[in-house]
Amino acid sequence: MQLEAKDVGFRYGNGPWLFRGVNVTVEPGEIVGLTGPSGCGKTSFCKVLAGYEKPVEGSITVNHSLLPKNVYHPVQLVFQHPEKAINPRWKMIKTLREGGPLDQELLESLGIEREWLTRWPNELSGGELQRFCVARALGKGTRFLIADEMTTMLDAITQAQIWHVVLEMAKKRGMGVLIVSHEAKLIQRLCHRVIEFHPANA
Ligand SMILES: Nc1ncnc2c1ncn2[C@@H]1O[C@H](COP(=O)(O)OP(=O)(O)OP(=O)(O)O)[C@@H](O)[C@H]1O
Repeated sequence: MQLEAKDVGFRYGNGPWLFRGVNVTVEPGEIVGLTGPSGCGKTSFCKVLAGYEKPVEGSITVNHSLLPKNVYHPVQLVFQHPEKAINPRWKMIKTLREGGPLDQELLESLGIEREWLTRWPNELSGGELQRFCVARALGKGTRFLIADEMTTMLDAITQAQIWHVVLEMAKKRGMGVLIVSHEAKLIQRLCHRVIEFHPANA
């Protein structure tokens, strides 16, 4: 099962092209880095990959098929800011269940405490919330994880804990991972290969 972006171009409405002709593949179990200057469209590309936005040109396929609608999306995205990715009116357990049945082992490995499940999002720190977003994204149906500056706001120990869990899962399940980060050292340490994202010349 391969994730493939083929000749993908994207712009918001009638605005300028952010990128065109982008070709990226991620194989099962592969860890790929994506870097590029600020504002060149990396986050927008991640949204296209994960189905939040439709490509204006080209296609995104998983296993050579277009991505399904109204089913669990096999490409899951974790953003930099967890508070933008969760419903403030839902208790944490409900947010977590969006990813499927709870996986106690996964919650423990991410350091999520039982007592946090019944809290509201505004009763948790940013780092605690991000652990929930990672846990939700690692539901059983996830085949590819897109990590967009996923651990940028976390301390070094929490970063290491989260990446350990993600990389173990990538190995165990054959989950492909795309890591978007400005941290060259992180990318070098974790990725099998790195793609430089160039601004559109359109
Ligand atoms: N919903 C939107 N509507 C219109 N323009 C947008 C929208 N979201 C982002 N943009 C614009 O698209 C451009 C690319 O933004 P994007 O967040 O994809 O870049 P990025 O490479 O991820 O940046 P950074 O590295 O700073 O996070 C920016 O100029 C931004 O202002």
